[in-house]
Amino acid sequence: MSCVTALIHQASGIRQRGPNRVITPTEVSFDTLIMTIVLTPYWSNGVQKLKVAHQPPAKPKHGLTPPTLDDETHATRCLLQLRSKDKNIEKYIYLSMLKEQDPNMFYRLCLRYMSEFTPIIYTPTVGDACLQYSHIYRRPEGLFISIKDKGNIRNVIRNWPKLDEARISVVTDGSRILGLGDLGVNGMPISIGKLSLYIAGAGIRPWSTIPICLDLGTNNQKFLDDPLYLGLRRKRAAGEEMTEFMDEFMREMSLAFPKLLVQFEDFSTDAAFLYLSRYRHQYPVFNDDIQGTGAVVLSGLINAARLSSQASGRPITDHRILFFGAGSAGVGVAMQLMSFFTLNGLSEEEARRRIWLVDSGGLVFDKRGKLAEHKKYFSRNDYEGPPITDILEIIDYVKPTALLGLSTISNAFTPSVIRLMAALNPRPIIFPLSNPVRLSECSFHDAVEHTQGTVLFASGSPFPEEEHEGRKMYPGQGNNMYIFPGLGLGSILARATSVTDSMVEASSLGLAGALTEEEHAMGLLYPRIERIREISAHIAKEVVRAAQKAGVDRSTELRKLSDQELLEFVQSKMWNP
Ligand SMILES: O=C([O-])CC(=O)C(=O)O
Ligand SMILES: [Mg+2]
Repeated sequence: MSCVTALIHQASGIRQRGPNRVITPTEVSFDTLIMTIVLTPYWSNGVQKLKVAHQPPAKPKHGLTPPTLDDETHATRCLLQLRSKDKNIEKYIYLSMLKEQDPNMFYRLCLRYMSEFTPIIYTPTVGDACLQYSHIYRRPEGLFISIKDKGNIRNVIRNWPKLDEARISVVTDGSRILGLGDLGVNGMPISIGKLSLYIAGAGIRPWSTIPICLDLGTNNQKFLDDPLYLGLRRKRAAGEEMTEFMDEFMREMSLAFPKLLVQFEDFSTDAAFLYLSRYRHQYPVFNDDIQGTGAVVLSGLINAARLSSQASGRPITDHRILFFGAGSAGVGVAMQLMSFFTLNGLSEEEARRRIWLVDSGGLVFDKRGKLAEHKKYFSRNDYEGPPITDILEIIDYVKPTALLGLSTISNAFTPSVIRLMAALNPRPIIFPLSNPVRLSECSFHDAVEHTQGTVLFASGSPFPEEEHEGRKMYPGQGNNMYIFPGLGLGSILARATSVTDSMVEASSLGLAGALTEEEHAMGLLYPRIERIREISAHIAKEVVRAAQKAGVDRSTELRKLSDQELLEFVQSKMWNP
């Protein structure tokens, strides 16, 4: 049993489903996919509904468009319209409308200007879009299932217009959106944003995606008091009530969409662990915050540790990793990082000893008292002293080579913290991973300045490049957006019955190995995001292979393909705008 599995205790009575019938991964030919779904909102009896057109949009008749409208110039026009807006939220709204009215143009621009678009359609602006969702709402997008639908979820799901096309759904309950807390039904834009990246980054067909927000109520009083709030005005369902709802939801999803992969997103920590362990051997499902973030950080750490060890002369297995933050993302990453050490020859126990957790009570250790279940595995039994809460004292005690922030405490890595890391290490690894930008534990600028440019840096949200003593320095973005598109695509193409730890690890190693010579020379920890399609194809190929090794693939005919053929197959399945 791997460490991830060991930590996530299996829900009792759930058996692993073996490979069963063989089905070609995508049964709809590429040509037929030229047809476009147009989600057209219309009003009837005061209720907004979705209408789906299956035909390609008719070419407008002569005279119905301006005389010299051509695609290329129009792309420039759209880009200029976007750039003319000074507020990011305005840009978000503009792009959301563009996506609805002209999806091809939206995705074409998205791919062409990836590093300009991702901070708008995704982190950090998507965080603002969530905060303001009930105010900026314009049109329905995605599927809403509320706790009031319990007992009737089947019928709600079956209202989704394209039942047979669905391949991937991002599902949130809005209980912990990025680092912003419980946003209730305002969490929908996070599901939408992730799926836009699936489409742009992995070429999943737009009409195969379902953004879902489960409205279980909210404990956000500000929202409950807001007359414009779009969700149920009740406190969040929890415990039994939530689990019954989730069981019904997952069962009905698998019945309605037999080829669908579910990505859980931004559930509060306990729920994230609970439902991942409950369903992961029964349905194809993964948790982006636990496994996706874990995989992306493992990948960045592999590349950072190599550079750090080159500078210090310390063996790779000597790294000491301190986690500041022990929620779902923190512990998820810690579990994934176990394989950093085990792949380098350490035993599970030795690997566990190289990781320290810090939560709101300070250093996590056995003698401190009662601990949340998910923290126990990493709790230290070799520390006997009084609780230590001061981060400088903790660093002084642990002497970490890598400091990872998943705390959502903005600027927790003060100049003194950064300087101490630099004093301990010739090339300190500092990853402030909290999202969005304003919750980051430190900025790239501070990290560069207070380490005299020696830092090996990755953050969850994007930061601008820095110059240090005439040298350009590039921040890594250790965001799960590098992982989930390829992990999802690979799982879908393999028609995996479940997403195994080995598939997640394969996605991580695939990403770590994707750096080009030029990117290595630039000192990058992650490939440039412009290469996302190439990276996703490579990751997907690795994930398919891992699924085959684990025996969870149903597209068994892919086993016969050589690596090159498999890569070409993956690429041939990508939708192009
Ligand atoms: O959405 C992102 O940018 C990364 C992520 O999953 C999170 O912070 O919850
Ligand atoms: Mg997330």
